[in-house]
Amino acid sequence: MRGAAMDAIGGSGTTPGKERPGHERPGHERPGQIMPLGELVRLSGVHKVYGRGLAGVHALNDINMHVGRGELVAICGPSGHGKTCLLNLISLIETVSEGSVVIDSLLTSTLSGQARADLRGELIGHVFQAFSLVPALSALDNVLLPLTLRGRIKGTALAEARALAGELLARVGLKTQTHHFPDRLDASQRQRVTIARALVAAPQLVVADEATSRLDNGSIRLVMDLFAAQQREHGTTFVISTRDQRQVSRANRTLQLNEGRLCGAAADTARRTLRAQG
Ligand SMILES: Nc1ncnc2c1ncn2[C@@H]1O[C@H](COP(=O)(O)OP(=O)(O)OP(=O)(O)O)[C@@H](O)[C@H]1O
Repeated sequence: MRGAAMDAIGGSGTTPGKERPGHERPGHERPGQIMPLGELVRLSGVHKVYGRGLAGVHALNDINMHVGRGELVAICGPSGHGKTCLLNLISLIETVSEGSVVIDSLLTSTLSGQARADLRGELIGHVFQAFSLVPALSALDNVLLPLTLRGRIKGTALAEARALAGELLARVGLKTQTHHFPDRLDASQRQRVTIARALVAAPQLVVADEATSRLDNGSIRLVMDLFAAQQREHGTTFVISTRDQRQVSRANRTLQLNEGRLCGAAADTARRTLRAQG
């Protein structure tokens, strides 16, 4: 079960009792890697190639961007142009072919696979395109996974965690479905469970890949209101991919991906900002 549960949340479970990478922070010691105050994510000269040689797919080319703490940045672009790939690099599920990804002042390419997974568990909530719920768990227990995978929680802590999970489900419109199993939920409801699950551990960064693609207007509004409340109340940072103009209109910033490149005014602004920040 633990393996399936870890897969469901992107292998982001942490090892109970093991010191978290945040205590070591090897990136802090690297000259030039300290971020300007207020910046959580920085990608510099990032390329991603799948496969090799002539058969290689150049999914991302020379990506330079940053995301400020508490910002909601929307990544837009046609299907197959690299949005999922970019989000998977930011959430440390995949690694770059070239360039660097710095999260919370850590140069992530210097980290071991386990340290990257630990950092992901500590900092990042991910909403995947595929809903990846554990079939044997209720909606509430699926939402609780990021907390229960960190180790056994009992007593008051468990009661508080269950109350929080129930509140998040209610805020995405699933108050009466908390004890339903995934096979009793429709696509929209399953997608909203994954959104609640990404938020339950109060991550600093939420990466959401087409998180509202199955939702009607009312549910999209609920989710975007919840994201805005998390930004306001917890300073949560969001990087989302979307083709939905209602979501784009609520983003602090929009970046356009075309054929694996950030393009147009959005990319120029990102490059200028990065240059100005040195
Ligand atoms: N694991 C992989 N192996 C080989 N090619 C891949 C892999 N993952 C993605 N690609 C390729 O990388 C490119 C970018 O894919 P990606 O899924 O990031 O696009 P996308 O903009 O998210 O598309 P969609 O909106 O349809 O999800 C595509 O050409 C895709 O076929």
